[in-house]
Amino acid sequence: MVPMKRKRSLPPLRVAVIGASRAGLPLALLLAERGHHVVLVETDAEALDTLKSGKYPFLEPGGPELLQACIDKESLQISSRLSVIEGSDVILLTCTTPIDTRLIPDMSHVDAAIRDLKPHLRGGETLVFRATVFPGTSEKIEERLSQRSVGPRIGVSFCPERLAMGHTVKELTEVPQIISGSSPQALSHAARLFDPLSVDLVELTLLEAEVATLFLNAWRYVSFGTANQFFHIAASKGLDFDKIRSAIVYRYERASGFPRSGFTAGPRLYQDMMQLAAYCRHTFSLGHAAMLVNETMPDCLVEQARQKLLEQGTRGFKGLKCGILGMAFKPDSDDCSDSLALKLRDLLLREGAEVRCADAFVQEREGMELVSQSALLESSEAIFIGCPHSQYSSISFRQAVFDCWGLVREPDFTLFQATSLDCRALRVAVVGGAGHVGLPLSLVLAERGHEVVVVDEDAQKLAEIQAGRIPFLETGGPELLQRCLESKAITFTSQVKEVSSSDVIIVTIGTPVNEHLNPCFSVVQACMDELTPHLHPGQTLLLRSTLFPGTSSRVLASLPAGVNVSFCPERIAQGKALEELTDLPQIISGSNQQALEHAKALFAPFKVDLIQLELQEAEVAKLFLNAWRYVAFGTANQFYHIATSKGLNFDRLRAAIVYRYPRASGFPRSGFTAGPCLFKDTMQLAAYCRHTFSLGHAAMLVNETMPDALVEQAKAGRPASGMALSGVRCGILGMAFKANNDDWRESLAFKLRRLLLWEGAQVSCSDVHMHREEFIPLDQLLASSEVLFLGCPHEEYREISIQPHQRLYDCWGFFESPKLAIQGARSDRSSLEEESRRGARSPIPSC
Ligand SMILES: NC(=O)c1ccc[n+]([C@@H]2O[C@H](COP(=O)([O-])OP(=O)(O)OC[C@H]3O[C@@H](n4cnc5c(N)ncnc54)[C@H](O)[C@@H]3O)[C@@H](O)[C@H]2O)c1
Ligand SMILES: O=c1ccn([C@@H]2O[C@H](COP(=O)(O)OP(=O)(O)O[C@H]3O[C@H](CO)[C@@H](O)[C@H](O)[C@H]3O)[C@@H](O)[C@H]2O)c(=O)[nH]1
Repeated sequence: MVPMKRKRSLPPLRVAVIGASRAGLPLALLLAERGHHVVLVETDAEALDTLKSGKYPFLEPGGPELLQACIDKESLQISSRLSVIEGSDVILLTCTTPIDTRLIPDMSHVDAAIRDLKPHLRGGETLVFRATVFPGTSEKIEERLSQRSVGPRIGVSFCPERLAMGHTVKELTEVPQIISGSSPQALSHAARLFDPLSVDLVELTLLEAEVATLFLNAWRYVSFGTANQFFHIAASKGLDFDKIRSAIVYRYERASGFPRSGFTAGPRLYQDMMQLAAYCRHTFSLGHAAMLVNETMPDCLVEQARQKLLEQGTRGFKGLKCGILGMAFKPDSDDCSDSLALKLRDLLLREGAEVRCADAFVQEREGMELVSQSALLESSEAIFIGCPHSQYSSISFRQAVFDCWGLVREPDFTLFQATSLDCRALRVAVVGGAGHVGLPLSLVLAERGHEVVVVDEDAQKLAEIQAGRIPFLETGGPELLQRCLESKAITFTSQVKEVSSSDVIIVTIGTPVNEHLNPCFSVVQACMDELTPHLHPGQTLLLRSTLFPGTSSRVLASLPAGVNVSFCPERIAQGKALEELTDLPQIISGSNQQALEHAKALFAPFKVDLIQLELQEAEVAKLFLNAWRYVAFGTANQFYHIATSKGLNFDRLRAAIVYRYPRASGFPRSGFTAGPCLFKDTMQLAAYCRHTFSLGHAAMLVNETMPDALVEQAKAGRPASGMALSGVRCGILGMAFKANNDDWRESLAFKLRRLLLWEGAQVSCSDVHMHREEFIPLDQLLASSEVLFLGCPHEEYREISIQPHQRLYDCWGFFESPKLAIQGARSDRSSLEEESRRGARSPIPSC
């Protein structure tokens, strides 16, 4: 990132804001308050009168005070005549390009606005678009306006609004502003426009700014869709999604953006996702899959209700008095545009129910008759939560409630705080203890006072470990192993019978899916068959491998009476076990009290909080967590495809989106999404819901075909068509499944190698952490390859230099510096420069 020197105290501009919209009004007021000469044009007479009387027309904290201040100081001119814009430097428009019913972007709003403005444009001014538009719109408008024969050129700028309604006034002075412009003057107008807000300005091109905004909203839409699909899955299995979600996110940073379920609606997300879909000619499969989930949430609630009514033997919907509580599209808002509560109402009416709606925030209007909350609660036989305004959380309902938001909560999980747990030493056997999960766990258990025996069928690996070598990269692992070996706190065996003297037997064996993407229960069964003869009552079998839901109960049923079962999923990131095991809260579950007591005693010395769930809830929680990450990475990968196909650099857009914007802090990078967990766990979840997990499947097709996309890019970059890579010397840099790791399992770099070989290329591979006979050293690979592919972005590759005749294909955005221009507004300029340096990457040209 390149920080640009920021001029301060720029002279005020003459600004015209068209329309007192939710986005336009607060900005107009704030800019007027802070020194620009602002005129607000509102052609609707009623809206104009409301404003002039000092009434802020929306529910927006801080809005009314701001309006009053502008009226008192006469700092804002309000008019119904468009002619007042004449002579403005900047004209701000908040009209959008919605999607019509055939999924085609509807330009009529923008066209009409330009038509109305045109007679009043003098030349030299800049039109600033603030609401999302179909990519290319800004450029089109500029072209159209430049056809004028007289006067200086009119500039166009796109500066997207990224504020959360209900926080707009506050966020206007906090959230960095993305700016763009059709000319240096348009860009300078945009920068001057936002100058009084004292926020950092991130500069993109017009098209980049348009696409980045769609990426941001489409990513949120897919993420919410994933939570909604989990809600469906949980509900169909009689589980409480909200409870499972709160267990997942409790003090677990990797899941900090894991969303709630609910009605995903409103004027922005659906429209923006569809604009992006239309932009890439409807190849945005994850967006479409999310749409089908999000838009059918009301159907899901109605079906739930129907089921319940059937179970209760009641008469069904006909004549049933149904109440919808909350009609806004999001909590504590008065906006019900595109709210799914309206769709819910229509569905219930169609079923023959008598429907009443209540929402104290929303204004009654034609087609939206409202009753009071108390009348609704009194008269309804069934309540549907249309929007969970916070004031509803204290209501105790006397009738059946249907709620997909988690407003009506079941009792939460039980939490055992680290400080409340008593430590007592246990005898512990870890089956699969030489593996990636088993070994670090065994070492930490031993170091923290338990008596540990590592049981593993791989005698060679055991010998290696006993000789003081960890068979894989694990930060801090070799040192800890040495300490454990020296203190004799741990023993090793390949004899399963050794488990018989343990209090707790932990199972950490691999649990793969087969070639039909179904879980192989036989692997677990085989292990149980081996263990069973050596188990006795009072012992707890603690399952730690990721399991197909229901496996723990199935195992319990197959064990001798008196043996307990516990399931405590492992949630570490590979390679970071030692740091994370004593940092992350543990999810625990047990078939009875003794199993739970064993789990508590086992983890007590780790000094972390314990979250108690039921067996199946814990199994599902682990799958939800990994599947959500898998879909999120798939979304970034699909954006990478879209950006690349349009000649845009995804990583640059991503950098602009996440720059000091907390709502996008979890926005992932693109890359090869692989490894032994994410793909497999997503497929286990899909199998669990009989392959109705459409978002998981869509993500799988995107993630698994990243190597294909790279090969196609490389072929397109060659002169010949057909077997364009035949005989070409290709080198793959990095073969592990993730950076700074030596694990090759399910790595997509190997798939890339196969594809290149199929194309007839001569393929060499290299990896700084993985040593295999067929791999060649890095310098040899760099010297001999005509075409290079980044298979895995190990840190060591930062410094390498690529020759001008070599082509490099990098879908991780590792080698490309985002080269963003940021105009800092903060006083802490040095920290901005430091941030920019950290963001910068070695300037190696890539394709
Ligand atoms: N790798 C991770 O970071 C990670 C993180 C969380 C969860 N998980 C889950 O943990 C489980 C284990 O994954 P892993 O990466 O440690 O696998 P792994 O292959 O590294 O380890 C499994 C170990 O079990 C041993 N083993 C297999 N069957 C056995 C048997 N019947 N008796 C004795 N030993 C046996 C193997 O020899 C191997 O050493 C999987 O379910 C995985 O999804 C893995
Ligand atoms: O923005 C990103 C970050 C990562 N990846 C890729 O995604 C894969 C998985 O990465 P990550 O989740 O960081 O590593 P894992 O060690 O596989 O950990 C996952 O799988 C473990 C095993 O179940 C869980 O315990 C962890 O919570 C879960 O993050 C790797 O190929 C990464 O290169 C991306 O594509 N985009």
